[in-house]
Amino acid sequence: MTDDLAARTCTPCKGGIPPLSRDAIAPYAKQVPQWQVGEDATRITRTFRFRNYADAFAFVARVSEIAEQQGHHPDITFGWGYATVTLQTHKIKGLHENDFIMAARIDEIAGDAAAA
Ligand SMILES: C[C@H](O)[C@H](O)[C@H]1CNC2=NC(N)=NC(=O)C2=N1
Repeated sequence: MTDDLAARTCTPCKGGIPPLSRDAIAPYAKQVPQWQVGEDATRITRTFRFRNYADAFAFVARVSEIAEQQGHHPDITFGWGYATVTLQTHKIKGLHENDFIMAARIDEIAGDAAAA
């Protein structure tokens, strides 16, 4: 089941399992359509736009809180007016359901941030 990802909770990922295949990724990716699946299907990325640096920073802080709650941590690059969030499960060097749960949760708090 890939429904209602934002209501789900990340499960601990200990590694030792294969990353999601391209076929397995498809139904998850459909639910977070503003995220781009990387060419090698090992990560998803979305850029959010903001009015200024402070708003971008505040967004990064909120994402960090969710990451700590969920125990799953995105890589984030931010600057004036933007934050680019990349999700990958480092332990398996690829995508796990946790990455899509985080993406859906981040989308929920994005507010009026626009996709790039
Ligand atoms: C013990 C703890 O669950 C892990 O070390 C977590 C923490 N956050 C993580 N975040 C991401 N993105 N990938 C991981 O493999 C990962 N591992």
